[in-house]
Amino acid sequence: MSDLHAPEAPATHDGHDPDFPIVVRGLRNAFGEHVIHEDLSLEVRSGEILGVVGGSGTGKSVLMRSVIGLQQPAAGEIHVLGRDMMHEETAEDEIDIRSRWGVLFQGGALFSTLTVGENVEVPLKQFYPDMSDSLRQEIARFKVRLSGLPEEAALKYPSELSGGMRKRAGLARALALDPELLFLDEPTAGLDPIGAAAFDQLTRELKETLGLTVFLITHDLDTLYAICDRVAVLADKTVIAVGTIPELLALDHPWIQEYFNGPRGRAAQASEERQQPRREPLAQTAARGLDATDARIKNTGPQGTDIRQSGGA
Ligand SMILES: Nc1ncnc2c1ncn2[C@@H]1O[C@H](COP(=O)(O)OP(=O)(O)OP(=O)(O)O)[C@@H](O)[C@H]1O
Repeated sequence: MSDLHAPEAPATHDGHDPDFPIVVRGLRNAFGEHVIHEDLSLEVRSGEILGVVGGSGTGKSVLMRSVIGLQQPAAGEIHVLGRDMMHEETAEDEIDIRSRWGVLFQGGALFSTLTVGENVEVPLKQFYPDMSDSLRQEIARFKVRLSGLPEEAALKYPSELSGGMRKRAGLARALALDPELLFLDEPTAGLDPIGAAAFDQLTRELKETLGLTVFLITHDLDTLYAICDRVAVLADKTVIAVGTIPELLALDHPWIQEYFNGPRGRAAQASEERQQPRREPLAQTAARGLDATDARIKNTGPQGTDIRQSGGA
């Protein structure tokens, strides 16, 4: 195993660079004396699925909440789609930026007293109050189908759906406004392996067909192997490394090694390799992914592969 102690590379891209729709720099979050993040930096590339992993309580959800403005950080910079989230200007700007992302919270967070279709209509009503009822209902039905649910599911209440269907309903609502960014907080938690794999596949397909950039918090190693272009690892209050799984495996960090090279990590890798068409070795897949990404960001800076490992390694 090589020990890639790449120089610490804090986010280097301008918060207005369209190739990096999410740029976080020097983030600090604390609840009283309890410091969650200290000097955390992260960049998300346009069009990628970035998996965010870390032990329980390392602050993955708090990071996501900070990026989407639900958590006020103590310090740092957050740029989303070119907007400075820490110093948002007007209410109009805030509405505009919030309409450009969709969020699937843990558990789906659907309104239990509304049908699935009505749940999907909520953001449409909020952001487009003048839209006609019929158009809104039509869009909602379309998003329900897009999320892999039968159209009649739009008339059901969340309590009438299985866990997997509820996740899809939450996804339909997250897609209501045709977002550019999709935030998913543990989308496969609680699903059986077949349901989880189907949800992964759906995420990948939606990302490709809709051109989404996906920020995906997960504990699910199968998800990481199956659909994530890169993975960011949270530990020691910061992002200690970002890269493809083979790149992370090359890092000599105990948590990373235990996580990816432990029995569950090896099983997930073996499973993914079995399912790869023509049994393409994972390293080759990763290399292709990097080539593609490098091509896209070639002119944006010297840091093509963005593999890094910082303090605590
Ligand atoms: N509103 C809050 N008030 C106080 N502490 C909070 C609040 N929200 C989160 N925390 C604390 O911040 C820490 C990080 O929480 P967070 O939910 O981000 O962890 P996580 O990495 O997503 O964990 P898990 O993988 O278990 O979901 C935890 O110790 C949590 O108790």
